[in-house]
Amino acid sequence: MEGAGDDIPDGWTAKVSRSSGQAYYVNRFTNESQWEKPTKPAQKPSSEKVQASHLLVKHRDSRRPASWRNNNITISKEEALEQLNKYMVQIESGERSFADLASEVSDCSSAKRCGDLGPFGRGQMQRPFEEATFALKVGEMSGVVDTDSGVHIILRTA
Ligand SMILES: O=C(N[C@H](Cc1nc2ccccc2[nH]1)C(=O)O)c1cc2ccccc2s1
Repeated sequence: MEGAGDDIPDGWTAKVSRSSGQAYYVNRFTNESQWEKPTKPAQKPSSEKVQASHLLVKHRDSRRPASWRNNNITISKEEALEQLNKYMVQIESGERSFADLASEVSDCSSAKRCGDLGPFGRGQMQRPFEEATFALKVGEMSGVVDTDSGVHIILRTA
């Protein structure tokens, strides 16, 4: 008779719930538990780090519609996108540098560091921002990236 502990993939521990008597499984790397019997080995979270700078334009639906440059942001998301597209053209044409423009207009406090966020790993930044950054090559600039904070362009720097 197959029990909870029989042939479970590497990296998982089988336990039995004291309250329900049901078997459950704990990922030894993340300590996350699940009811479903795992079918593949638990993955060690990647420790890969990236570094990026970004230029953020907040709008009235942003999670915190305020910033160092504007204590009450009321522009619509459409207006924010128009501004961001204008900035992208200025950077891509060479008219402005990313660092210079982010310092001047980004609604993130990282504007004080030319938009630099420092190194970060997976699980630290809002998911759309993380996925976009990890998908960039070093030196590459993203298109528009949408998060709860507003709309961003990202420059991967390491
Ligand atoms: O979350 C921050 N700032 C928020 C805006 C914001 N939201 C973000 C979402 C993803 C990545 C960067 C983001 N910056 C704010 O100022 O309202 C951070 C500021 C700084 C400054 C230096 C280094 C990291 C960070 S992360």
